[in-house]
Amino acid sequence: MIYENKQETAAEGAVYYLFGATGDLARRKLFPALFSLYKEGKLADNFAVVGLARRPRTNEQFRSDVYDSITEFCRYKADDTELWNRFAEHFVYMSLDIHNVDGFRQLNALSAELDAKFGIPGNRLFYLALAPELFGPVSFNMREGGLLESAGWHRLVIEKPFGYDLESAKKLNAQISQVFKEEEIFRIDHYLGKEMVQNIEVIRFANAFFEPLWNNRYIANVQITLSETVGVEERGGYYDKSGALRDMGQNHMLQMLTMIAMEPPSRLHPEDIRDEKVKVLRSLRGYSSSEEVRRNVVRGQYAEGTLKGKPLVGYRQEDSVAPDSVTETYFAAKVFVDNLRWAGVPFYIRTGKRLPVKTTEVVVEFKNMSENVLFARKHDLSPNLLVIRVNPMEGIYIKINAKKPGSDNAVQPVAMEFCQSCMVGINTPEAYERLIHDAARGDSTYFTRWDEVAAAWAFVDRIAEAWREDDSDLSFYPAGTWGPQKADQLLADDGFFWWPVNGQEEDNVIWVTNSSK
Ligand SMILES: NC(=O)C1=CN([C@@H]2O[C@H](COP(=O)(O)OP(=O)(O)OC[C@H]3O[C@@H](n4cnc5c(N)ncnc54)[C@H](OP(=O)(O)O)[C@@H]3O)[C@@H](O)[C@H]2O)C=CC1
Ligand SMILES: O=C1O[C@H](COP(=O)(O)O)[C@@H](O)[C@H](O)[C@H]1O
Repeated sequence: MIYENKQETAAEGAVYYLFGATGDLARRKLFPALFSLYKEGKLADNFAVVGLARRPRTNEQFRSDVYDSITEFCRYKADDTELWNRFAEHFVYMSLDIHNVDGFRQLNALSAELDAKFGIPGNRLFYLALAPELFGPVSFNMREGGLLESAGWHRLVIEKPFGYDLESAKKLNAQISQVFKEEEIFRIDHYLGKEMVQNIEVIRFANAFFEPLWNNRYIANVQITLSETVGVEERGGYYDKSGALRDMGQNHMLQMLTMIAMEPPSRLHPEDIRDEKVKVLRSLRGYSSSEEVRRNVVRGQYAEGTLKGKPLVGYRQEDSVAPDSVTETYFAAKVFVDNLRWAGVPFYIRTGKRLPVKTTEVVVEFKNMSENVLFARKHDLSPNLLVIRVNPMEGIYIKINAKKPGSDNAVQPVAMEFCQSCMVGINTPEAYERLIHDAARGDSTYFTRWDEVAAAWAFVDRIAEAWREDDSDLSFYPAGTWGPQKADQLLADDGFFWWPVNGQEEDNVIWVTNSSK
């Protein structure tokens, strides 16, 4: 959704402080995003990037790291030497331990030099690609070091996870709120930067086809799948304490659910949109007992298996994972949004690592027309579907029923497809490009506000609490399969099934069925 009256303009000149500049996120996502923005003219020429981490680096070494990252991960290549040199000139590195306040004073002095050199009006964007326990200390030291005294605006961009539960998130928020105002805090959920997630609002609110049907009268269920083929890889230290529920559920999955379920905002303004999203999060029906959690939420952990012929170890055999870990690498849940629009409509959400395909999809399954005397009783009608493909394929398709050519009146399901990522000339911006650009323009639409984060934790905490009491419901699924069978049962109990997602084996695709209620 485009913020009302907002132009796709270049961001105002600013110093970008990249804390964690030697880390994985900076290398894989942030440097490439900055280069793409620069190449597309979305960064004004008066900017500077200061890379910050403890490791020593010269400016030259740092620029060389940035170059390597762009070569490996950016959708544009840095093969135009003149452009690259102009871009690289804006990058400097300073070795800094975030606990050392004197280092921040030196950083402040460096910032004044950069302002003068590049004509930057004192604007400061602090990007914390750091472990969350450092967010509080780094914010205090920015203030102590004088970095917030410059003439322009000051914005803090922070990465997920925002806390471990509601209590820790509140503490974290209290710390950063002593230094920054809510409107200066940009909490990243990179799924909100994905083109097709942003497209959900347009598809819903700009089409006469959908909005009138977008309620419990016509929709049977909604399915949200975020499946990954990757395992935990080298992130075991973090992931083993987090698990799928906190890593993907509390943030990306619930954020996508809010985009599907929210009421139309009164204006396309960040606060109006976020007001509607938080209402959805507050309407999530909390599970009232541990028993109810077990009935509605399935968790699993991948065991040894094979994916595309490649043998894979189980989660417990991964480096930096406890050999008796009960951390879930998969979860599926049945969720209800208790409001007038959605009463009685189940939202099934699932995510997992080491599943057969990498895909993010939303399937909206419409109710069958029970009063349809012409076709429903004579033919095995398939429900209409609207499928929003988020990644890696981007697009939408609609499944409708049509006459089978050559038959008397036989009905068959057919798909109408719009594949955005197949269109020649479309080079979709990466989520991080969009989000850095938005933060630099002060647009917080696609960042999570504190009340959203808190409401999401409140919902997730109930599940985590039940899981802590007893882990006997943890199932093990072979790597390369679709997770625990109990997740299928979750839908089967309601007369539904998971619709095959993009890339799933053709053999499994069930097109003509009437197993839905
Ligand atoms: N990697 C990813 O794909 C994603 C990461 N995130 C989040 O982003 C954040 C960063 O993740 P990631 O890049 O993977 O982590 P890494 O462990 O790869 O990087 C951490 C960075 O922090 C720096 N650092 C650590 N301690 C200090 C300190 N005391 N003072 C200054 N710098 C310090 C390290 O540099 P040095 O050792 O040189 O000091 C390093 O640059 C985390 O919150 C993570 O959850 C979120 C989504 C995806
Ligand atoms: O935030 C995270 O997201 C990635 C998946 O992101 P995607 O854009 O590749 O779909 C996930 O692998 C990671 O565990 C999680 O921290």
